[in-house]
Amino acid sequence: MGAPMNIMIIGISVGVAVGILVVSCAFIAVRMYKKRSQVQHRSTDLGPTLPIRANGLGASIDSSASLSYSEVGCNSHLAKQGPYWGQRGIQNKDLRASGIPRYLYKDIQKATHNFTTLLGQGSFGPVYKAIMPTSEVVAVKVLANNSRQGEREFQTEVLLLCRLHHRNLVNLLGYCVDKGQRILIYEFMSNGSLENLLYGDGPHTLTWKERLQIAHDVSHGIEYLHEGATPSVIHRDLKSANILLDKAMRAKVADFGLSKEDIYDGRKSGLKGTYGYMDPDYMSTNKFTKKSDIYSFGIVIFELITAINPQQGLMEYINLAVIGGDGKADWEEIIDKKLAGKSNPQEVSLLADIAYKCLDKNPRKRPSIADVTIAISKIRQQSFSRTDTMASIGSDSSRVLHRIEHQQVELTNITSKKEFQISRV
Ligand SMILES: Nc1ncnc2c1ncn2[C@@H]1O[C@H](COP(=O)(O)OP(=O)(O)OP(=O)(O)O)[C@@H](O)[C@H]1O
Repeated sequence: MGAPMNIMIIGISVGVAVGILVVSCAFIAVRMYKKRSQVQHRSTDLGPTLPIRANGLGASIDSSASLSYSEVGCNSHLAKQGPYWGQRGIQNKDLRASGIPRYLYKDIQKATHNFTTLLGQGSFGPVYKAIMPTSEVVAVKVLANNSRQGEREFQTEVLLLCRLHHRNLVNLLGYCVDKGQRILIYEFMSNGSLENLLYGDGPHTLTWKERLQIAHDVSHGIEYLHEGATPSVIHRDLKSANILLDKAMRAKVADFGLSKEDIYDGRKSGLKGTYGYMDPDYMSTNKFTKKSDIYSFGIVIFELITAINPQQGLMEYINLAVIGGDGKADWEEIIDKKLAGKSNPQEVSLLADIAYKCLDKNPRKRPSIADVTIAISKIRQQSFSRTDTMASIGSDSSRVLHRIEHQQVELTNITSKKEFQISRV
């Protein structure tokens, strides 16, 4: 009798304990839920908390500037704030939300020594070097006032760039809409464009390793545009002039997000892009896809290998190398003379094979940018580790030589000591 009674008492106690536990858990959960919804409610009252990118340039930011959502809106939730739009406080929030500082015209004027530091002239207008009050050097692109599509391009670019950030893209640091001018402020790329490095008369000859690194960097930049950004971005004008190099010779893709005039071969065509880089499939169908960018990238890789300008018969040379080879393309035939004897033929051949796949007439047969990146990474890794091995072999052998030299010196010392002792005896 005692034992069943005990079991019953234990059962009841356990039941009560479990009940209390369940009720307490439910109570705590309800309280937490209430608290959380209160916090959420409060934070919506205060407006969304948004990351604010530091200005860093030191020039005055035009905080009173009014940007309507239709002008610059990088966060979709801003659209929901429609009724508040146009109020002064919200405009500041929007500026912060876009993350891009806005500058006054007088700041840019001062930083460019009254626009006297011209770097070059693009189809959108002149580009100047500017030194901001913090001593930071930047590039300032002033959109031409007579540019028919200037306003639209400006809006497109600011809108796009404020959400695109990658180490292999030329990042936008700020902008200016003031005194009837539209200006974009970019990070400064001190080694200029790949086009200039390949075809200009500067003293620097790109080494094979630098070219591999550039192909690798550009591939990463495009991969971010095609597969990292949401929604994805098609560049539409990839070319060596739009690949810029920083002081460490690292490459970044520039001029993405721009809508260009429909000029082809000097004539108006309804096509966007640059002669020599344009996907033939796009030219016949008028349909631009990511694979059209892949085609242009294939051309850029061949420029790196051959230093032949696509506007001066590069494609003919490529075809000759394909026909000339015995079943396999003879890329050595068209390699840049400056690389002769200074590059690994196997690596050149592997890179050219990838580039050639990018030029396939059928866009569906072209690789995706992710595949291109993987393939280039493998060649680069192989090339860089080979150099490391050579360097370590070099340093090992110099260490051995040094040790031999040291031992010889020791031996000479011992011998001369012995000779001295013998002569004394
Ligand atoms: N961020 C930058 N840093 C340094 N130089 C730059 C920068 N952006 C552009 N440049 C230089 O300014 C010049 C004009 O550049 P821009 O991008 O306007 O035109 P482009 O690419 O040469 O031609 P297009 O507009 O027809 O594509 C080029 O010589 C380029 O090297």
